Amino acid sequence: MQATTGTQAATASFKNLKCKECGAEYELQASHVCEFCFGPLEVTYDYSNLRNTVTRQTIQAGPNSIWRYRKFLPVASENPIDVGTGMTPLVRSHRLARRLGLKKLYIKNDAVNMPTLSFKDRVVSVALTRAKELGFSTVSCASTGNLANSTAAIAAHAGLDCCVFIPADLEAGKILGSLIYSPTLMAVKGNYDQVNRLCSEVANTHGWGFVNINLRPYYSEGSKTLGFEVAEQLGWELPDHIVAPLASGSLFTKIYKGFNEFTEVGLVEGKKVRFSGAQAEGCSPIYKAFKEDRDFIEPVKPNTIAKSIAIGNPADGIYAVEIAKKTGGNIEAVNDTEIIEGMKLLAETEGIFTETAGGTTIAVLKKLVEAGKIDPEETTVAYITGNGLKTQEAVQGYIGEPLTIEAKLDSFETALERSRTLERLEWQQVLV
Ligand SMILES: Cc1ncc(COP(=O)(O)O)c(C=O)c1O
Ligand SMILES: N[C@@H](CCOP(=O)(O)O)C(=O)O
Repeated sequence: MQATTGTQAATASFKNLKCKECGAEYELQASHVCEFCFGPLEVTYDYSNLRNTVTRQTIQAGPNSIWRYRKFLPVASENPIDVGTGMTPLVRSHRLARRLGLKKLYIKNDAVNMPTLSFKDRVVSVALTRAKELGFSTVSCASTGNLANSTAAIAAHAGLDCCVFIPADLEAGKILGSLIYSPTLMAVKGNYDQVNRLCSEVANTHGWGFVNINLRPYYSEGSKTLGFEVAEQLGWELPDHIVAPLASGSLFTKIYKGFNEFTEVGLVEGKKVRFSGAQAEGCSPIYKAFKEDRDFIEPVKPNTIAKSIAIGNPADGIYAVEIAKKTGGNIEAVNDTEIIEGMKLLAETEGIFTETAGGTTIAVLKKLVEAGKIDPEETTVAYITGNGLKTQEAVQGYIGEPLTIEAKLDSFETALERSRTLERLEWQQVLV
């Protein structure tokens, strides 16, 4: 069941929905496309109200979750759904930074986000809070895995009915990571873009709240918190350069919006942050538009191990291209082998096990540094958006085997000596 507009608390600062293309304005309803030009709708805010009511101190006195930034988010409720999402570690990297030749590298680690170990917990916490305000009792999504996990988990917590759609060939960890919460899970024989098209039809025939379709303007705002947190964790300063993965491009554009909003209301000093994006070669329509200096995206058919970011027809792709260009950033793509090496590199140097999307980010970071496109002096933040335990298939066969031994000391000593000899031989091969 759905009401058309939500109530708005006196303290809320969000105003209306506005078309990003033609500027037409709409009420705060469940809708994502402009009736006049089919452009995407975005939430607007009263920044003068925010400037007068939000300070660094009021934020710091708030909860240790994304909801410390509630006034910058499109929810009216003073008691939003809070499952501890956000305020993930911003890790100062030393070993990876040294390997890459960077002086000030940070890892924003959403591989440990709550409750389902990806940045999607942010957007879903916002979307489901808004879904309740708008009167929906059933929530849904089209997903490449992580979004389904978050929607199923947070819907369970909030007592909402849930039906999620994924491509049938996803990793086992992503499928199990939804099923455990007992949603209706539709595994569609097709790729994400086909799943998304089906969901748009279902959204028209069922009165459900699809977090990334009719609730998309609210949902996508949750990613701004990845910008807010980095600014706060850097001591209320913006970084010089960020590198983030791109699928639909929404995450990238909302980190940008987050930095701009903090600047607009005076919480940080404004500066130009360079935005660089990472794609898998097997699904790189945004990278291609950037390289070919096009103002349109040519959809592709995905074929990559980085399934979470395998979106062939990205809704916000062209806005991501614009941001990379106007900030002096870049968009790069890496192949599946480089993605696996990126996952291993982050694990071996920083102790962070990321999924394939994070492997893509690290591999692109490395490529950009090697090409001289990231200055070693820049304060750089790499966004790690998901957890490696969900995409174990990607690294199987690339990370060695355990040494199986008898429960006897001499068995241990023999195995240890053999492994050290093997290590020496491998090093000799590297040196030849
Ligand atoms: C782990 C992970 N990282 C990054 C992304 C990319 O986000 P967006 O579609 O907003 O570009 C996704 C999903 O799309 C994801 O699941
Ligand atoms: N990658 C997402 C699916 C697409 O979400 P969107 O925000 O790009 O519409 C997932 O994790 O399922």
